[in-house]
Amino acid sequence: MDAGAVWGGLSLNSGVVLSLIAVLWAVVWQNLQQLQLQHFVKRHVGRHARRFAAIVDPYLSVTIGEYDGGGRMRSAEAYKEVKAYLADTTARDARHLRAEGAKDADRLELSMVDGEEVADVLLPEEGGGTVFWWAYSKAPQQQDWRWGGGGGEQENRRYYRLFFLDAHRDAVLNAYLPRVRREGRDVMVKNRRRKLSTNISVHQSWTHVPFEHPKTFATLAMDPAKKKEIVDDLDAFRNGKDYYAQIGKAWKRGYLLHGPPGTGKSAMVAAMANHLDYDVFDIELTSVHSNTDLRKLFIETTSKSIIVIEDIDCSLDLTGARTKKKDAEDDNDKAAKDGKKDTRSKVTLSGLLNFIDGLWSACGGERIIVFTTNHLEKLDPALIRRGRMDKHIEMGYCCGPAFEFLARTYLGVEEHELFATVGSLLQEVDMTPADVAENLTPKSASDDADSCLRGLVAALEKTKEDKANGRGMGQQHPEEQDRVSE
Ligand SMILES: Nc1ncnc2c1ncn2[C@@H]1O[C@H](COP(=O)(O)OP(=O)(O)OP(=O)(O)O)[C@@H](O)[C@H]1O
Ligand SMILES: [Mg+2]
Repeated sequence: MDAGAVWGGLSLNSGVVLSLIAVLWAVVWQNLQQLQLQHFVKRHVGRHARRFAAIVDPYLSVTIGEYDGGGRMRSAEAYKEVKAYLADTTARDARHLRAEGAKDADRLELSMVDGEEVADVLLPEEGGGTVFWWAYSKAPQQQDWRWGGGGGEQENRRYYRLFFLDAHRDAVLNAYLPRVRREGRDVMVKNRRRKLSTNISVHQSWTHVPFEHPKTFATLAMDPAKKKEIVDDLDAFRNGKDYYAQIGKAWKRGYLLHGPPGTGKSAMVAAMANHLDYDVFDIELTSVHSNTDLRKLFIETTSKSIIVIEDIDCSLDLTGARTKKKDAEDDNDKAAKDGKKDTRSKVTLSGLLNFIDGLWSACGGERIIVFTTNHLEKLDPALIRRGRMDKHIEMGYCCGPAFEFLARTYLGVEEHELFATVGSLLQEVDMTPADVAENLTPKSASDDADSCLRGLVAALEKTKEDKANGRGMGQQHPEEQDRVSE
């Protein structure tokens, strides 16, 4: 190999190496520059930009949106608290107001409409006197292109935004906003109109009306000792937040009310709600299409509420969920053959068990779940075992003390010569408190305690006679008669 070829090869190789070094250097230099530049921008330009922005607009802001987190599952407590806190100021200062019905039938609950603003001040102990303001707005939700969110339906997000000066940052974040929440909660408690919600809506969500049932424990006839036990149990539950946390149990309690029709199961639910001052969510299980929908409904329930499923044995094929599965499948096939859409609820026993004590059941806390049934024996033991349905309450036929209680409530009589007769008849025949109450209700202006009690004795004797003759129909709860005739 001649020297020229060697030198040629060398110079070619070193040329490649040199150009590689140059490229590498360029990349490193570029990155170094970028890093420094970013650093520089962060340290100097960013600060100046912020200062400039502060001169142009010296206000900082905190936004409190209507929904927690990213989803639309639960509305944020803070949002409701701010709304309640601002109600008075809004009524005084805002120009355009929105009004909703309030607890008191003659009053209205006021809030701002989109774009309105109201001013507020810090208390002296929070630094005092500075005026800053709250704005209410409704903004279309940002579309998140990263997650392919485009094309979806745009929904409006409502929020309150608080504007304040940087100098008050500490006071606002650490003293003012916590006070807003506290006072907001107090206003909410004061204005709370209890709700009776049900899931009749086609969208598998709740629709509600004001809860106005008059039944209380004071007007519920039952054995006084049993009544006291239930009231004490409810009070222990309501005050048991720390206890439930200590034993690591979700703050909820299940009650199973069982007994013949007309023995006061629904009345007991109303009395419980009135005693605890809770909302009622009445689930019509046959309208719930699937386990997922049941979970959605559950998540949308609020704390301090009683969730009721009435006549649980009729709502679902729970009892036979396992044994009658085959029959159900056959029915489905038949429906498919007939070209009919199967509209029955797809909620399963396991879905319901999950609803009661699955992971989701712990969200929110302070809930009572009540099942009512006329046929305890028909229910799957898994559904009603302690831990799920913690307290089983039997609602029975009317007994002597319950009758005397009803006589006091309905007729205002403490004692009467017929009390003993009624008492002994009630030991021989079964009559529901609903029927006793009906007999004790005056039907005309001429009816008094005497005539009502005589009517009751006559009704009891007729039931006794029917029983002796083997007819056994006796008095019947009118709703039950309807059910039978259906
Ligand atoms: N123990 C009771 N004390 C006072 N009133 C009662 C009692 N039990 C029933 N009633 C009255 O009787 C009527 C029917 O009672 P309720 O609807 O609570 O019965 P239920 O047990 O829920 O019946 P069902 O099983 O048919 O749903 C109501 O008007 C209720 O006020
Ligand atoms: Mg009922």
